[in-house]
Amino acid sequence: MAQLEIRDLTVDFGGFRAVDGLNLNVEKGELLCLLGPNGAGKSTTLDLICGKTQPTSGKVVFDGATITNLPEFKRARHGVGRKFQIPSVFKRLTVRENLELARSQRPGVWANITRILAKPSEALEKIMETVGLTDQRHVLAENLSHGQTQWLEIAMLLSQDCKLLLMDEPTAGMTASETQRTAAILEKLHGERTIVVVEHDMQFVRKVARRITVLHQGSVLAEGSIKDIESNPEVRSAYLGH
Ligand SMILES: Nc1ncnc2c1ncn2[C@@H]1O[C@H](COP(=O)(O)OP(=O)(O)OP(=O)(O)O)[C@@H](O)[C@H]1O
Repeated sequence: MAQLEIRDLTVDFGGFRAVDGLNLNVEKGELLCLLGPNGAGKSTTLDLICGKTQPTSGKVVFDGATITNLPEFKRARHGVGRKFQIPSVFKRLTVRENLELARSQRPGVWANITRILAKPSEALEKIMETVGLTDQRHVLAENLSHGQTQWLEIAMLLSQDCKLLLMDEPTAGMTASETQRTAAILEKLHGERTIVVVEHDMQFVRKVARRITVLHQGSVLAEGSIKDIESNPEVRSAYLGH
C-alpha cells in the first residue's frame, strides 16, 4: 500500500476547479516530482495534502489514516511537513537553536518520550550534517545566505521528524551551486523520508526525480521517468515546449 494516497481529489474556488479529480500514490521513501505549467494546480495539491486548503471532494490517506479534513496541525502530528517558498525560520536564533525549537515542537506523548530517550545532540548534529550547516551551527539565521536559510528550513522539518516532506520550488532564487547542493540534500533524504517536490528547474528535476507526475488543469496529464516525460508529445505541447 502506498504511504500517501490521493483519490479523486477536487477543489473549487468559487466555481473555478483548481484540482480536478486528482489521483496520486506515493510510496514510502519515494521522491516524487510534480511538474506542470503555471496554474496547473501543483501548489494547491500540496495545500490539500498539508491541510492549508480543504477539498471540495475526494480523499487523502496518509500512513493508512484518512486525513482529508483534518486541520493542518493534526496532519503535522501524522508526520506531514510543508516547506513554503518563504521560509519560516526564527531570524534572531542560531541554526542550532532553530533546530532545538523545531524538535521541541514535535507533537505527541511518544515524540516527547523518544526526545528524552534519544540523544538530542546526536540527532541534531546528524541533521546539520545532512543539510551542510554544521559549520554554521552558531550563526544567527538572519546572517545565513538564501540557500542556507532554505536548508535550515528543511532541517527544521527533519528535526520535527516529518515523514512526508512537501516542498514548493525549493530552489527558487538559488544560485547554480546552491541548487546543486539542494539536489544533493534531497538525494541523501531519498529512501529515508517520503518527498513530494514541485519544481520548474528541469536540471534539478533530472538530477533528483525518480518518478514524475505532470499536472495540467488540475489533473494528471502524464506519469513516468524523466525520459518518459521528456519524450511525451502531450507534455511537450502543454508544458515543456517543442
Ligand atoms: N485560494 C484561491 N482562490 C482562488 N483561486 C485560487 C486559489 N488558489 C489557487 N487558485 C487558482 O488555482 C489555480 C492553480 O493554482 P496553483 O498555485 O496550484 O498552480 P501551480 O501549478 O502551483 O502554478 P505555479 O507554477 O504558477 O505556481 C490558479 O489558476 C490559481 O490562480
